[in-house]
Amino acid sequence: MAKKSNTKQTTVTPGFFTLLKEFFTNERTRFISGLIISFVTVYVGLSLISFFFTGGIDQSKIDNVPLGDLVLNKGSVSNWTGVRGAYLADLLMNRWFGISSFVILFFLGSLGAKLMNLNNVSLLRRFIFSATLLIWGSLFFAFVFLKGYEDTFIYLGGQHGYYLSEKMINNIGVPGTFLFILGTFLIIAVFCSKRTIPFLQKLFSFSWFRERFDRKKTSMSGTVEEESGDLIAEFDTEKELEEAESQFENKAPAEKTVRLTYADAIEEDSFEINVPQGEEVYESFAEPVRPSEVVDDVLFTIDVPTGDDDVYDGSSMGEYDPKLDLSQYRYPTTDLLKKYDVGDHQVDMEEQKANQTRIKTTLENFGINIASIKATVGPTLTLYEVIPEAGVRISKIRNLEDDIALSLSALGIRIIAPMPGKGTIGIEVPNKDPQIVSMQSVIASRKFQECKYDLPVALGKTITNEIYMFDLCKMPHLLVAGATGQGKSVGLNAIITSLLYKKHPSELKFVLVDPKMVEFSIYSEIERHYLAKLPDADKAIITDFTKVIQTLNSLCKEMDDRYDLLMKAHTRNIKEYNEKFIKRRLNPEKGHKYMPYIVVIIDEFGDLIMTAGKEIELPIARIAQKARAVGIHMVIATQRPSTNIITGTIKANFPARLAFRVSSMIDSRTILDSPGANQLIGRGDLLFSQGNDMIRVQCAFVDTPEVEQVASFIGSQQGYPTAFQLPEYVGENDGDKMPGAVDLSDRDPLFDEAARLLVIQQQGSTSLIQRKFAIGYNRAGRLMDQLEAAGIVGPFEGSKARQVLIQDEYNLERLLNSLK
Ligand SMILES: Nc1ncnc2c1ncn2[C@@H]1O[C@H](COP(=O)(O)OP(=O)(O)OP(=O)(O)O)[C@@H](O)[C@H]1O
Repeated sequence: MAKKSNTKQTTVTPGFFTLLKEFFTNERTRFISGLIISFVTVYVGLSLISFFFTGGIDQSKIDNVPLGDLVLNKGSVSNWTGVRGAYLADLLMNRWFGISSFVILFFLGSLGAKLMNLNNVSLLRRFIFSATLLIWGSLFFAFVFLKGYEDTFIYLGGQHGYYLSEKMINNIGVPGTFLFILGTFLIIAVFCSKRTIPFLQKLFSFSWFRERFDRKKTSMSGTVEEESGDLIAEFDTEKELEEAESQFENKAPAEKTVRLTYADAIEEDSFEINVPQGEEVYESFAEPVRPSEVVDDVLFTIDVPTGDDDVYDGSSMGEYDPKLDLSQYRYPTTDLLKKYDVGDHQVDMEEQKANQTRIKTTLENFGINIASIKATVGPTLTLYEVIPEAGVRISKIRNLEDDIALSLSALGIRIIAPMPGKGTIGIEVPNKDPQIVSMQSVIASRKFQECKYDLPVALGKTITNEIYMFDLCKMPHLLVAGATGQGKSVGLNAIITSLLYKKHPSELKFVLVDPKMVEFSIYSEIERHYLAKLPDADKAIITDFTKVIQTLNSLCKEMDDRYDLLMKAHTRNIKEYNEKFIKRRLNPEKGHKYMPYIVVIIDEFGDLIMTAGKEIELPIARIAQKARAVGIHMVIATQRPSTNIITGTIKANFPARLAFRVSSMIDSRTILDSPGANQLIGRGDLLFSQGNDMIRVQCAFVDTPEVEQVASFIGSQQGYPTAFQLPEYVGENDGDKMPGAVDLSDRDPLFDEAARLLVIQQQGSTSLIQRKFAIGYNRAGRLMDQLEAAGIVGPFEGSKARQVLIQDEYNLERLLNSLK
């Protein structure tokens, strides 16, 4: 029998250094420090500016006087910032770095702003940049203003600069120092801007000079030819032409060219002069013309079309920051959540011993002898791991489940025989005094805070008191089921809350469907931050059936649109796409945009299926099958886990299942494909299955007032002007205002896409449109009528497909443009 030492849990009081670290990382401390640094920066700035006007007068009072004496003498200096300011300005300007001391202010300003969360710059980079510029600037100014600096009250390079510059001149002479300063300047510029290298390459290759020269040459002959063209256009008769020629000869210096052009002109009736204008050619082509390509005065250029997305490179603008619009956004803090933990949770040794004895005697009564028994005490359950003596059949123990439950007089006993990965048999027994696992303890845990998942969900704690987390991105969709009152709503709130604590509003949007109308109403406050809705919807939280259907179809459209963008960007999933977009490798003018993850949460999904059937099931299945790569994830919850609700299609597409307590083993099988959920103890006790593994977790508890606090913390901050707009969805029965009449000004949103599809496939088939866009027959038929009215397809031909009247995409695009 395993001996258990008295495992009194102790609470660890945070040490001095932890408190100190907490103090300095605390947002308030950072803000106040930032504010102080900003004010100091302004003060130093004023002192430096004042120095230009008052430095001369103050010089005699400050020079060689210790600061202490100066302070006693206060009031006698003219600097606007008093004795200390005058002293500081003198120190920075004259004794240290001269005029480039202003760079220090630039760094201090950046530091202050960063601490106050006003910008997000890299301080290390700013520091290296500022320090380099400070030293270089001081040397530069000292070198430039070297002569007679001692006679002025202001040393523009500071003593540091003058010392350095004199030393360098002694060693490498004036030209050497000049080259050093220029060289270091260019190196700094190369590090600061990506355009420096191409600029320098152009400069050093003297191509600018040749270009100018060539342009000048071209424009000279251009002017001449242009003038000749005009003249010829104006004077038709030969006589007039002769007159013109004589006029022209007087004007034109480049005789030979002109005469040739003239001869050509007279021979051909219609005369056109194409004058290549140097500058225009240079600008309108992606690549400048290299001198080697100018052969015999014929300008030969290669046009590289920039239409392909791959070619776009906006990296010179720096990285795109999706959080910039809400750069001031503050993530919710953990103090908004309640601490339920009672502190030092004491293991009830008596209970443990009694349970062990009972398990042992019950098993012995049935002829099963035990070699050892070990207990692991979780927040709500204790796991007893039993090793039976050799020769005992496992199925025998499994069959005794009810008898052991009876002898322990406890509900919710679950026997795991054998424990996967361990050579033991597990018996889970609920504790008499279950602990609440607070959302606060889970969110504040290091594991959650440091986790790098894309969509992290902190579900609760396992039997071994470990935080259990998963990445919703990897699931990729989740089915939640459980009888009423067993903790489903709390579970959904825990999922939403975890995501709110980790994701910025620009990175995540929720679509919340709440037929009960009460569960998600608390989230209405975060509509402009985190919610997505249809363009014409009043509220983002969807409570009525028709809107659910529209929203799901709209999500299908969003999914298709995202796939299109992914395809154009040659990326495989949303992560790669967003990375490419952030690096500005995708052109926003071509429709590319940063894609937030979309998490669709549907509560009481059973009610929806019962009411709307396939209309709901099909879009859900479509999204579940395809949407993972484009960052759309679904969590659907039901309290009726029957087969007509959790259908085969739904089950096949939701590999991750979360089961709270259900009333029967059949329900448990419907959700998890195995029994177990019927033996849970309720109040957030759940089984989480991800394909083959199954784990028992105590769901974190988050109460409505806590969620309200988090929502109002977010809601009180600046948000986007509106909720995230989902694409417009035209329903199957919408839009049929006048049967038979086709109004091309009111085209279906899929019109252009459908036209392209038919022209590419050269097949005028309604069912092709239906299949490709997953729309009903009515809508596809209406689209076909519109395509016919626009002259893209021919008339209806019975069972045969319609004829496609446009042969290629080029003509189609022209037609589509003309319809706009
Ligand atoms: N994780 C948990 N820890 C402790 N208690 C919990 C937990 N989850 C739920 N409970 C308790 O169970 C009650 C019911 O939970 P909840 O409202 O989530 O049930 P439900 O399954 O959503 O019910 P319904 O389907 O009727 O809405 C809560 O009020 C709370 O007292």
